[in-house]
Amino acid sequence: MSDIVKKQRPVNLDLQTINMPITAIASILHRISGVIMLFAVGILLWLLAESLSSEQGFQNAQEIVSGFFGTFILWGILTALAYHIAGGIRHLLMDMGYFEELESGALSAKVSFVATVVLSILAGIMVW
Ligand code: HEM
Repeated sequence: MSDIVKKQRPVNLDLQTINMPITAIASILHRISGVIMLFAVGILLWLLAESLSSEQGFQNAQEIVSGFFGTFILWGILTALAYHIAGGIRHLLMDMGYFEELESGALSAKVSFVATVVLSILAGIMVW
């Protein structure tokens, strides 16, 4: 088998020259949003535990989520959740055989981006 494979295959490791179609960007963002959510679960559970620990803990948690930094983090988590759900539904539809062609796949990626932008704006209105 190794005799058949050409040893002098061209290898391109220059990331800046590698073409990134919209479907690849959608896929990478889905993974990134999944990892963000993993950390988000930790942050939110810690906040919940803090708010339930005592009256003082509740006030601490309230202060954290009402400050600019806390609100920004909450908005970021909701945006990651929005994209992960939009991208996740797209993945599940692809698992059922839809949007598997180049053109429909690119279109569904664009739809998931637009849905995320809309949901992210709504999340911003909700938290601020
Ligand atoms: C706290 C909640 C969640 C966390 C922490 C989470 C995290 C992750 C992570 C880390 C991955 C792996 C990504 C990769 O390796 O490319 C993943 C994949 C996936 N998630 Fe989630 N997820 C959550 C909720 C959801 C929800 C609500 C949906 C429903 C739409 C969903 C749908 C999917 C799908 C379909 C995949 C597989 C994508 C693929 O085939 O590449 N996830 N998730």
